[in-house]
Amino acid sequence: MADQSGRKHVAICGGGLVGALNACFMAKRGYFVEVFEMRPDIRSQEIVRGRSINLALSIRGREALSRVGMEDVIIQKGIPMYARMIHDISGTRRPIPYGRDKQNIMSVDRRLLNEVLLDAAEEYPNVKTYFNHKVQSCDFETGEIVFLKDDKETVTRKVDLIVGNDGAFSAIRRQMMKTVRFDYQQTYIPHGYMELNIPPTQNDEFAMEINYLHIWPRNEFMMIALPNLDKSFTTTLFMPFELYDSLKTEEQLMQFFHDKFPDSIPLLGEDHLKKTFFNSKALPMVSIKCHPYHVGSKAVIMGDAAHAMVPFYGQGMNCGFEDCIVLADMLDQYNDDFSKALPAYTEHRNPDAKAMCDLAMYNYIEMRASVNSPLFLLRKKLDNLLYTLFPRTWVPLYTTVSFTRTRYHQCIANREWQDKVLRDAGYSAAGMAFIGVILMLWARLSGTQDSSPAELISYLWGRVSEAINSWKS
Ligand SMILES: Cc1cc2nc3c(=O)[nH]c(=O)nc-3n(C[C@H](O)[C@H](O)[C@H](O)COP(=O)(O)OP(=O)(O)OC[C@H]3O[C@@H](n4cnc5c(N)ncnc54)[C@H](O)[C@@H]3O)c2cc1C
Ligand SMILES: COc1ccc2c(c1)CN(c1nc(C(=O)N(C)c3cc(Cl)c(F)cc3C(=O)O)c(Cl)s1)C2
Repeated sequence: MADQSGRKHVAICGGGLVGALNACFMAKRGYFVEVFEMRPDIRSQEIVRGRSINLALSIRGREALSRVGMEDVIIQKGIPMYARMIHDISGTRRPIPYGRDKQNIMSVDRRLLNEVLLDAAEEYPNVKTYFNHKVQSCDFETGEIVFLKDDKETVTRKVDLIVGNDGAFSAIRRQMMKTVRFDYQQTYIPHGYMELNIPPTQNDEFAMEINYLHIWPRNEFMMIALPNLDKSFTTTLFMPFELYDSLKTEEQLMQFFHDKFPDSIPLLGEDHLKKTFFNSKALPMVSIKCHPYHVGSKAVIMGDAAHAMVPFYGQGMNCGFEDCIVLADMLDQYNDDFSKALPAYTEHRNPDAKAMCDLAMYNYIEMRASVNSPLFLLRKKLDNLLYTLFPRTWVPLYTTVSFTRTRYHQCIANREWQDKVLRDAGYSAAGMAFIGVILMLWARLSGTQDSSPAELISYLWGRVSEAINSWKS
């Protein structure tokens, strides 16, 4: 509960990316913040070379980092990606820029990001962090939480606000499900992901073009690679679990990569590919949507705990970071009155987070179905042409999602408007074509086919006027 000085006491459950950033947001408000993380302190863990995992940080996440003065320090530790580099099956590479004037997304190391944010949180005198503390139970009436330590001892706290930043399998969300009328939906997709690594070359250079998000799109499966500061690329393979299972021998694996990702073999290295593939398990990807995000004035969930999404937009962390901005804005608006700010947070954020989960799932389906199809590429080209012609009116979907802070549900509304315009344009183009065909046929029949279009139209207008006058008389 509020301590002697009347400061609000907040427990942040989960010291991952969102929990660590949220601790900075809450500390800046003057709360007494305690962060409880079930795992050991990652800063004391040994760094295993070639095992780095990276993430795409875009404007939404950067704005949240900026609000707590952490954007610059993180950006310095990242690599800008100005374009996608599409690797086709023949090994040909084709860049597709993210936008004009050097628009980019940042490749940042997940562990480094988490460590820097934990360090930043601990800089605040009103923040304390605890590791090896796992949420065991909590009571949303009293604000009581029980943590189990790795020595099997329990620690209890009674706080003003319980914040669930404990990820996709959140214990705080689980307790919410038992407490209030809680809508919950989770979907596992049939694809799994496996992380591989493209090391630097023999003379310690990047093995591929540096400032690109490398993609090997193969419809049913794909690979994606983001650069690291150590000149390696963290490469993620996305495939159906049954396809992983079907590759039982090294020969089968190598044949598959020869057929589908031939140019990646010398980059990954045959031994690394075999060793990693047969010593790792493909991991599942889940999409979770739920409502509400709060209970009374005592608890709120954010980040993957509230809206885990498939990674096919690179927005999960960016969305969770943006959650911190939205909650802070609500606390500002309601002068830190949790009984008002929390319901307002759910009302504002829930439609946007659900929209982002849907967009990511939609992109997963689209990437599988059509990334190489002419229609898909035509739409991309049309989008970019119209964006060039009408930059304030026609903003492509991925641009609104990854390069603006347009509310996610509004991104979908914009896209639906664009689809309607193109559909209507398609119809009217078809209509115009139909009229043109009729005109040409009429011209041929009336012997005027060798006149100019202008003469043809004035001739036909004359016939139409006669027809209207005779109809009137
Ligand atoms: C393959 C892949 C690629 C991705 N790429 C991107 C990308 O490019 N860009 C992007 O924005 N997002 C990306 N994401 C999504 C991103 O990783 C997540 O959205 C982000 O990590 C969510 O952060 P979080 O803090 O909410 O949850 P987590 O990062 O899962 O952190 C939750 C923390 O809570 C702790 N915890 C769990 N249970 C308890 C408990 N009971 N008690 C105490 N602590 C607990 C965990 O140990 C963990 O430290 C990707 C995800 C995947 C799977
Ligand atoms: C670490 O693991 C991962 C896994 C997946 C992603 C990322 C990191 C980062 N991701 C980004 N996606 C976009 C995007 O808007 N779209 C539509 C794309 C979606 C897909 Cl699936 C793709 F392959 C390219 C683009 C693209 O446009 O480049 C960004 Cl912008 S960044 C996806």
